[in-house]
Amino acid sequence: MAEAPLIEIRQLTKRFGELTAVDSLDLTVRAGEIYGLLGPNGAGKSTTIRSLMGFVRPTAGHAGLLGGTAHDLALRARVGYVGGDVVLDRGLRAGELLRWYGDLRGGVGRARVGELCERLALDPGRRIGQLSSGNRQKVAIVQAFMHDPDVLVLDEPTAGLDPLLQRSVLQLVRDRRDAGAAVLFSSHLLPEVEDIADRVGILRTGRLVREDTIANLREIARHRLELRFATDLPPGLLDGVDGVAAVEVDGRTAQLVVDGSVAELVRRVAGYGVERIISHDDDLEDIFFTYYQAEEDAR
Ligand SMILES: Nc1ncnc2c1ncn2[C@@H]1O[C@H](COP(=O)(O)OP(=O)(O)OP(=O)(O)O)[C@@H](O)[C@H]1O
Repeated sequence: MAEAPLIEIRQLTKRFGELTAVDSLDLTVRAGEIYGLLGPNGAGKSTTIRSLMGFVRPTAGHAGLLGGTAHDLALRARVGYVGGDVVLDRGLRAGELLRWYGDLRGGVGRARVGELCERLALDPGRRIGQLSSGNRQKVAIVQAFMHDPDVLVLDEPTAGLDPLLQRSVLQLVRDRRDAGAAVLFSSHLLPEVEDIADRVGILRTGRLVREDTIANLREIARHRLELRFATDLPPGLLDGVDGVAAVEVDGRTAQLVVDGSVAELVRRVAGYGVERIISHDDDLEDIFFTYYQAEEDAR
């Protein structure tokens, strides 16, 4: 029997005047799961996350966590959040601010904060106002992870971080997931989501247009073949070939999308002097772009 999800969004709708930013969205994240939320600019990712955190009041539906909502302070204390809107007091030293956050959370050990600062190469002695944006982002990350939260809500947490730090943050996220936390993670960086997420959802104009495990998405990746022939192909040679979903012929070159066995294809082209076969399987990036592109086309 599956446990109740730690993040549960049901029929969430958020309208800003005429604009529907989130449209009847259903989304759940279980304990020990990282859910990657993807989508083009303006798709509704931040609005979804801000609704979950209680910063935005839903027009309809429910955005809940840990069996309640973020308005319940006892539950909120078990949540870690990184968003683009974290406001940090510029006059404080990073370490002072982090101690203050730790106290708010009922006391977080200095050793834990020190360990996180070390993992992210953050100097707690520096004043917030003197920190680069990447270093301020590190402060936001330390405060989100310091109390070992059961739920992590991360809105583009690696924005502005170099690749080495990005890797450190992803490892922190994995560590929490492995300890049983539910993680909702939005990002523009497809390889990072592919690397870290157990499941992904692609939002477009406030709706979930695709949701699946990374493993399944890889499975449906299309197989592409390019065949180059010695001479121009006779018209119609590659029409209606079993196992071939799409064909484009340009002179001596044929581009094919294969969705089954290539046996008939091989029989058809035998005797036509195939000089080269180039095989390329779509990766997740290609799949995501299919969905992103549809959004662009709709504009
Ligand atoms: N407070 C607000 N008032 C009016 N419109 C808003 C408000 N917040 C968001 N929107 C609109 O809602 C839509 C969704 O925005 P949202 O920030 O959730 O998208 P996003 O997927 O996070 O985009 P990005 O990747 O660019 O951060 C956009 O059209 C945005 O302009």
